[in-house]
Amino acid sequence: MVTFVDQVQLHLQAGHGGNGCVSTKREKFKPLAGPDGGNGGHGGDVVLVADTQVTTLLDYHRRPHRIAEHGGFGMGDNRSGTKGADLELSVPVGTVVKSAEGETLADLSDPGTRFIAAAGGQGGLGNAALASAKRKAPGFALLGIEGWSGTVSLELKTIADVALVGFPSAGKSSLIAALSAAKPKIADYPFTTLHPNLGVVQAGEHRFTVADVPGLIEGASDGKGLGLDFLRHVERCAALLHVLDCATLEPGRDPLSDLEVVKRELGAYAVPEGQTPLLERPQLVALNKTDVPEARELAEFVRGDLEAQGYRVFEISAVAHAGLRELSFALAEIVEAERAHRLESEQTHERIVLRPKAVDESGYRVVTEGGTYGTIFRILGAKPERWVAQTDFTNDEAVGYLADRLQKLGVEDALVKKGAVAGSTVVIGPGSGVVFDWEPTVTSAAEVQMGARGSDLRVDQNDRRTNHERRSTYHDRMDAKSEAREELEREREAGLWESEQ
Ligand SMILES: Nc1nc2c(ncn2[C@@H]2O[C@H](COP(=O)(O)OP(=O)(O)OP(=O)(O)O)[C@@H](O)[C@H]2O)c(=O)[nH]1
Ligand SMILES: [Mg+2]
Repeated sequence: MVTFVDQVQLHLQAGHGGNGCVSTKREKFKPLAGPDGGNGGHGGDVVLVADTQVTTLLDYHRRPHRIAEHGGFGMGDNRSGTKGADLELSVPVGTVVKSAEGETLADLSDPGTRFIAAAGGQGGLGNAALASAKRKAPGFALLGIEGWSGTVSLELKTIADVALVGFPSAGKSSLIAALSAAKPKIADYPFTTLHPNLGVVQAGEHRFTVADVPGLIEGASDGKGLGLDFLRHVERCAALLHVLDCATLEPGRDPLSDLEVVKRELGAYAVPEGQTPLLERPQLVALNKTDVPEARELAEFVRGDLEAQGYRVFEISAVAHAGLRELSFALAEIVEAERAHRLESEQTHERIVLRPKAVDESGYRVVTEGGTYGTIFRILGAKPERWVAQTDFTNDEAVGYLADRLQKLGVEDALVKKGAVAGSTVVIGPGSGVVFDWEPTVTSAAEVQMGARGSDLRVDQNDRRTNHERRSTYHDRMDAKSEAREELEREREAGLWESEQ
């Protein structure tokens, strides 16, 4: 049986950002005329677009792996890399996007809505862009960032253009079987249909989908019978076809009162905000079982009343396949009108672009972890992690630039506060990340010397020399030299060395 909810896992890879370029401009009499390495291009996004022309997720069942284009590398002579093209994937209107963990990321219920499911990686800056007054000719460039890759799931709740509604045993399943290739279970007892069935109907040039849903009884909008389930499925169909049983022998039932009951239930059902109430959607009436003589009479009898209520009425027999052609063309007509209407509102409405939840760019935190070889200080945050990804660790200048950036962000002070000392193991990013032996720069060295609050370096001996220590021994040595020089001066002045001159 075709189930109503269609689901597929999509494996996405957004484009990687291109690397920035290191290049030096060369002119005839000026061999080193400044940096001119261009920036890398950004990687392309994978974008899901809600498209009224698409009705199933079948395409993604067949090809679940999708990759957007990578950004081009920067080049010399200030040439930027090309931006990777976005990959647009059309999905049916009503598709719900969920993360691998099952969290809802986006509900593409409005035609034309775009959702960036996988964001492309940022291109790296070239050395021209990294030049500054202080750093006139950078010998490094930033690497491009990898594009997002991962799995999202798509769920489609509505695929049907038309929902068949009516009492149990009115012949809805029989009708969908007669109109399409669907093979639902058909039987002579109420609630034969427990799950909706879908059928594709071809009427001349037109093609549309019909959903056969469980029968509806009085009180369905309160949850009686299979009520709410049923109504939830109707919720996403554009048009309704009332299937009325003209051959029922149950006391107190006839096509007109059946329709009243069904309409009451439809009217009592609250659709989600922004959606058309069920009874305001286009509706047709089919009077079924007209192969039974009494039913045919009854149908002719109530027809006028229904038309007076404004319905287009079709007398049909699902079993005898009578009146079906006319009915299917009439359905095609309202489906087409509905699609055209949606397309129009799609064009007049501003495109909504949904973005993945913004990561907190500003923040970072330092956490400590106990390891076999002592405490590990882990720096987590979007910015520092991206900076690490941009760094070419084979290039000392690039590593120095990273250190500068981290320091400006205040990472050093945060490390000191957490109790890091020179030589502590510092990891940036989750997992094995990038590991450093921390060497504090001079600004925070005074604090490092004193140690973090609550610790005493005289007790917690750390035999690694800090930069500051190195520096102070250096200064000591320099001081010793200058002292010696001064002494020499003094001695000279005292005339001790005069004999040599
Ligand atoms: N004579 C006659 N019987 C029909 C016709 N359409 C359906 N039936 C019979 O009516 C009974 C119920 O048909 P279904 O198609 O299962 O009805 P349903 O509306 O899907 O019922 P639920 O799934 O319970 O809501 C079956 O025994 C069918 O054979 C018809 O056009 N003529
Ligand atoms: Mg049925």
